[in-house]
Amino acid sequence: MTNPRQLAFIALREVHKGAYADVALDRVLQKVKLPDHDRRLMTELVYGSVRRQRTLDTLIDQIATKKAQQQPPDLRTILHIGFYQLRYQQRIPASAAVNTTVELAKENAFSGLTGFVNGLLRQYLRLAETSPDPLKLPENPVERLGILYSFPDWIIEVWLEQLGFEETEKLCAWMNQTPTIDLRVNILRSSLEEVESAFNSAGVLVSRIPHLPQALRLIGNTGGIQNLPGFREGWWTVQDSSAQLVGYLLDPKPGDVVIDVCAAPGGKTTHIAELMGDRGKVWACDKTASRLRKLKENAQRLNLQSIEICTGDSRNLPQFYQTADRVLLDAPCSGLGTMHRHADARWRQTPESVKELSQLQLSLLSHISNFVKSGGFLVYATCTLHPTENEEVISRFLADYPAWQIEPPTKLELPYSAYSERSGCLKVWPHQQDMDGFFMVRLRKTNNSE
Ligand SMILES: C[S@@+](CC[C@H](N)C(=O)[O-])C[C@H]1O[C@@H](n2cnc3c(N)ncnc32)[C@H](O)[C@@H]1O
Repeated sequence: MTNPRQLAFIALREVHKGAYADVALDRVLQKVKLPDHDRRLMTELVYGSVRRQRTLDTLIDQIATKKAQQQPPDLRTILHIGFYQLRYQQRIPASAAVNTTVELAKENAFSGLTGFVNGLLRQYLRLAETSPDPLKLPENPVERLGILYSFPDWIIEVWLEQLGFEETEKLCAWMNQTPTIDLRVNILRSSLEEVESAFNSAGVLVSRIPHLPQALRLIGNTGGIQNLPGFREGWWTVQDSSAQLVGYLLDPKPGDVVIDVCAAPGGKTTHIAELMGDRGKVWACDKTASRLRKLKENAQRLNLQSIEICTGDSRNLPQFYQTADRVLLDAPCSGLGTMHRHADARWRQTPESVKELSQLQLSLLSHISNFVKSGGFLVYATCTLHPTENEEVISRFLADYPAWQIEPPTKLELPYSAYSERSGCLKVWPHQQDMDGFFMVRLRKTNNSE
């Protein structure tokens, strides 16, 4: 079977039963051979319907007599696919969106409800002719943004508190975009110019990123990453620009001993080894063996020799006490800064999961701070934009461990001026910097501490 809408329906059905959107999508795609444009349409329908779930449910609530949650689950999924195309896929003619959705209903045991499906979608189109938006929005700013941009209220509240209405709206819109792909050039194997020129010759467009000396952003549809020039030769690796900032903030030197305590799949470990000229030792520790296998593959492809792997809970590594010049804790987090990359992340996290994560983060930080020698540095980073996992973890740590202090980036470290906060922490807001959301802070252990 090769109908991309039916395949999207099959994948979405799995997502609604609890599967991760990317896993469900891959599982279906592996079983079929689709032309590129059908594969793109299917991907768009799956990720789009998951991302826009709250908006699509609200449309069903407002137009049908029965609420979305009361519809049979498969019918709700079919309506999501139909409304998603009508509302967000302007290049698909409305008649095609309606007819194919009616077909989906027919093919999936809802032959008796094709009139209902047709009527609902056509009612949306009729409303769209007479009002700028058929979706009715409440006045309350939290629900208004939550319904319009399809986020749970609690995420909107966290952002409104930090940013106010206008900026939060920009951030919401940014998070609903298709993500871009950035590369980090391996300066030990190639150069920015060499990679740019190889890409130009292959007709692949890239742009540079201000202040980031190793970064290139892919422009447009480039096809499979592994087929791009220089991949096999280890000239570059995929890493978002904001994640590249973390390596510079850690600022490792050739010959250093560095411990990356949550290292897999190795985006930052390999950057650290590159910045050290592959001289010294980078310990890559992680509790997830399968992710560490990816790290090993990456390090081999990039031809880096200074990385050594260590599997297990990083809170239980007494052999590392007082041994490191620098330690990186790129902590497990709720990922609120990278929700554009994970369509279902906004529905998976909750205020409770954020609280649990913050306890794990503080516990990791307290343990691994022992790895740093006197006078050494530690960088704490997350890809979330929740103060409970960022500023609050740091202030609780500093209150418990007076030997530590924040070491703000120096004036010479140019890229940071744009992101630096008065506290010395760095926060990348995606809608302002056009890169993943990130939090990072450098901490120094003073010489007189034990
Ligand atoms: C944000 S990811 C790290 C990404 C990685 N630094 C990179 O740049 O590619 C967080 C990692 O923490 C690991 N992790 C979670 N709890 C851990 C623990 N107690 N000890 C070691 N690793 C842990 C997870 O397996 C996951 O790979």
